[in-house]
Amino acid sequence: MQQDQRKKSSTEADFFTEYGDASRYKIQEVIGKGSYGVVCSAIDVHTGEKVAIKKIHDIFEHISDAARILREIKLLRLLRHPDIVEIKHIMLPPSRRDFKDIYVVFELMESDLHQVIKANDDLTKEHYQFFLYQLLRALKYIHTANVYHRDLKPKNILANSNCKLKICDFGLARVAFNDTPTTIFWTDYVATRWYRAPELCGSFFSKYTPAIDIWSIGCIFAEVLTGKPLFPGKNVVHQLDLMTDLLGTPSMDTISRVRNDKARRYLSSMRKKEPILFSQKFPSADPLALDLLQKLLAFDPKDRPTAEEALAHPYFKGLAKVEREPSCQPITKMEFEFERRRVTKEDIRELIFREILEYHPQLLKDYINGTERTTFLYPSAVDQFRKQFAHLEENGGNGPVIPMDRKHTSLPRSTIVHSTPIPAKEQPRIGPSRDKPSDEPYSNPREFDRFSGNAPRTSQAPQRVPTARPGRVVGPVLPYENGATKDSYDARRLAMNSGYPPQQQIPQAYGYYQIPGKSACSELSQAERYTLHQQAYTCANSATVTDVALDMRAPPFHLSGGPKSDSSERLAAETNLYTRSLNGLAATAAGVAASAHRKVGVVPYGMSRMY
Ligand SMILES: Nc1ncnc2c1ncn2[C@@H]1O[C@H](COP(=O)(O)OP(=O)(O)OP(=O)(O)O)[C@@H](O)[C@H]1O
Repeated sequence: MQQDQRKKSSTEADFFTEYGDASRYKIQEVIGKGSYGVVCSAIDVHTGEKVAIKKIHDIFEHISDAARILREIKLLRLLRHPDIVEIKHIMLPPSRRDFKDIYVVFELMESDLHQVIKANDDLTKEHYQFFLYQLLRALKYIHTANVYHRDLKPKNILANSNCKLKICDFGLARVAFNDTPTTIFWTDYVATRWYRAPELCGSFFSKYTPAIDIWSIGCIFAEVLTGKPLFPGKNVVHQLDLMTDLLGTPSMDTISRVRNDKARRYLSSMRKKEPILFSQKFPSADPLALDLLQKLLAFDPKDRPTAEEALAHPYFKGLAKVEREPSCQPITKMEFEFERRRVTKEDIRELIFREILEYHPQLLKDYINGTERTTFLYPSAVDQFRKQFAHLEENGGNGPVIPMDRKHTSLPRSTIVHSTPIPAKEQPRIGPSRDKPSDEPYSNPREFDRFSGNAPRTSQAPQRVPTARPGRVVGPVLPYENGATKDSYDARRLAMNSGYPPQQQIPQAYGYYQIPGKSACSELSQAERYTLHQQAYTCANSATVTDVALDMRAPPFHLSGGPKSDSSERLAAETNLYTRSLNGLAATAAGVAASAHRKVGVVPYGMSRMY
């Protein structure tokens, strides 16, 4: 009896510890809005780390949204890599049975690649190389897990001013399994057109292959090189026109493999176009970069390299190291079993709840043992969060936050068309496509073009309002509790958020690099910056000096509190050396981008304690 009592109180203690959640995060300011919700920066008072908390509201309003959210949180739990954004925590909802919103805690990033590209016109060859390296390294990891992102674009790549990139937004991603048919009907596939591979232009029948992501990376890399989108098609016909303007008309052999009749006919009837030399299109780019770019942008998916092959390209000589480019264990079928059957809202709710419990180990144990309380209404941290977010949404910016429209898609059906032998490189997938359309910077991607004989199964989705307001600079970010929580990026943040327009904010020659004997924000000569870069680059490539270099250079790279392997940490640390080596070169402009990226005003100091 006494023992029972003890057991009960210890369970209760554990249980209420879970609600330490509420006071653990001090919310600071709204930093972004998407169609799924609002993102705020916050401080994790346990660790002192800055985090981004995304409120995803009304997740069960439409079952395809709920499935998308489940897919994303699952994938981000399973794909742990320094070049992929990390979920640190998910708040426990107040009730297992009727929760509607979830709060996901991410590592905080300063900006995204879209903003970085817009704000920087002086990126160097080292930046180009390092950006592409990180993207391919992430892709190698993702693809070896048998996951295809399917919506890679600059906005889905978060960036820090130290040049660190991290892929995010796995809402359209798919896991492929070897036992499944190769060809699927991409009815709901609506990834951003500009980055969409030619085999998906106009055709909803396509093999599900990693080459689709490789194409997107090629487009993104070209955009990094020139500052402009490579193929900004207004519709899929225009998209194909732009592609063929650069790459020339594909060979008859390639055209014959295009599945969509009308697209095939369009391509074969197109006037013959000669390819433009990449050295002409990108005159100042490194020839090796262009050689790789041309391969990434092969019209025929079978001619594109895998991420692993691309990493072995001579362009990365001196930077690439197989030990730093890990693969991932393929994701088990069990994890995505829900994609292969009809599920109800309640099924998805239970699966999301189960996923949330991964961040609450004691409750997960109880859940697995069947000892958790199913009907209990938790004293929830979420309630507090809801009020704080609501307050910020109303008062944090210029007027109330109007959530962007979600573009719901219909529920998936079994739309597998047929099965053919599967080449090793082209992993298939099973099951229906159940995507929610993704956005595109300036136009509605949800098109059923004149190639497609398919009527849309859903109504035309409302157009998403672009979120970014270039050049907008927000007020100063106030430190949490008189600086009690030391932000390792303080100096930068002050400079970035000085309240002046971006051009006046920090002259380009300022870097954030901390060098002995100089202030963090010291003005560096071109030569000094180059030297710094060279030093750190050497460090990054020399296993023997890694620790010394790390000791010398603050701030450290923050890794997950979650279950990351040693090798993953080492990988991050090594990468960090290199990213910091580029820091002084790009930080200013990336900082401007970060400021521009923050849309609304600042939360008054101590705000989070108002509730
Ligand atoms: N970890 C993070 N750190 C900093 N900013 C972030 C982070 N995650 C998201 N953001 C920013 O918040 C905004 C909205 O986030 P996100 O795009 O993930 O929301 P969403 O609702 O999924 O959007 P979408 O409508 O594009 O699907 C974006 O501008 C993004 O850059």
